Amino acid sequence: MIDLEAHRARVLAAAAQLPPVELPLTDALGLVLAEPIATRWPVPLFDNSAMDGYAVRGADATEGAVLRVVADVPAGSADDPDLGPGEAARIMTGAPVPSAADAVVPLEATAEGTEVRATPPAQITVTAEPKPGAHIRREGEDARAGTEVVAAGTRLGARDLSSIASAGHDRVRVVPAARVAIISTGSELVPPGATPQRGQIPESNSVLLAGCVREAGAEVASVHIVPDDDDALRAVVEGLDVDVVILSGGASVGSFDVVKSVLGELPDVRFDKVAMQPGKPQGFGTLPGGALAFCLPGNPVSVAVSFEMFVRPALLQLAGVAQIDRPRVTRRALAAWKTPVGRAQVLPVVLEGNGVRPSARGGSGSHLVASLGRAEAYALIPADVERVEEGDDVIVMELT
Ligand SMILES: Nc1nc2c(c(=O)[nH]1)N[C@H]1C(S)=C(S)[C@@H](COP(=O)(O)OP(=O)(O)OC[C@H]3O[C@@H](n4cnc5c(N)ncnc54)[C@H](O)[C@@H]3O)O[C@H]1N2
Ligand code: MOO
Repeated sequence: MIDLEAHRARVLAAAAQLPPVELPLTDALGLVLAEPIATRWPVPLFDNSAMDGYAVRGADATEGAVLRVVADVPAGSADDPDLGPGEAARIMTGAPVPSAADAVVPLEATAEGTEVRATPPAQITVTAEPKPGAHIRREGEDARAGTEVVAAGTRLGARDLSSIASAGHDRVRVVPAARVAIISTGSELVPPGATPQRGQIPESNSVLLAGCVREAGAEVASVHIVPDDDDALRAVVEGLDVDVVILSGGASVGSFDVVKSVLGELPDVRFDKVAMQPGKPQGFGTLPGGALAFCLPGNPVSVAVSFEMFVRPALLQLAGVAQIDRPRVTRRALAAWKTPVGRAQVLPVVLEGNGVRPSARGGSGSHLVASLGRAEAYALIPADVERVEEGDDVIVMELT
């Protein structure tokens, strides 16, 4: 038996970040930026109006002043009309402020008000004097030209993409998402909607894994359901062109454990007993083409837990994400439960206030798939603990 941390360390040592690629900005959501982005120009690009109103020379725009409207500057206009004493230009939000103006009087601060007009009035009466610079958004006040707006290593969210677009870039260098193949093995498996005959069960691991892979930001390249037949599995594995393969089932010591028999032949794949529950039988290694192969035990809760402890951190590391672990917090156990001696337990739990309780009534069985959907977190119980008592503090990894 090896311990959970040793297996995890072996996995992470093999999961090197994928080489960066250049992608259109619109395809980069959720990916990690490989090089910093600097703005090509100041943001805002030019002094512009924050309000629909009138650009004025502040000295003229005292309360009650009547100003002649000599120009009209909508957003997108390249005009820079000259303003003489007593003159104003109608201006819309986002339009460049004329060089001669030093304040904007909003429509609401004129006697003419907010009535919609196709053309500006000939003159306006100012009802509230603007402060110097009022309602002018200054060139470069958010970022000067050349300033870094998004740092390398950032996992790009929608707001980052908008900063990059405004900085004048439509392509970015990012670490691509890992492409993942999912293989479920087992002659007992039938499609989820089919009515199982005696001995058969609905296939759920590929559904679970595809969801977990996508939730981790990686790409599901293909899904294969393979019977317990060495040649069939070998043919599927040899036909893959992906970064990661996740297999489930057939990893133990049974007579039909195809994954162990087919991948166990490979020089760089190793099968271990890991001191954890669930998830004891684990295979991991590199396929001849370079893809990482995870051979997870078939029980659905074992698959979920193994994904969380080994596959997810590896997928995040491949994708260049710095923070590969979920936050861990201490919570109170609201019930007692047994834990296996000498194996770290990863128990699906539900959250209740500041406490947790096992999500399955049956406790920690790796086959308790119906209640897996209720789990909101995993309680991580060290190998030397034999029993969790009600009221004990436990370390919890929240899944949301
Ligand atoms: N003699 C021993 N038997 C077992 C040991 C052991 O140490 N000695 N370990 C047990 C543990 S722990 C686990 S975990 C399982 C792992 O077995 P396998 O990886 O070989 O998985 P299977 O036998 O193929 O399946 C186990 C279980 O899960 C169901 N299953 C499999 N695939 C799916 C799927 N895609 N969707 C839904 N359910 C699936 C399968 O029907 C079995 O019930 O071995 C123990 N045995
Ligand atoms: O390790 Mo198995 O996953 O206990 O059920």
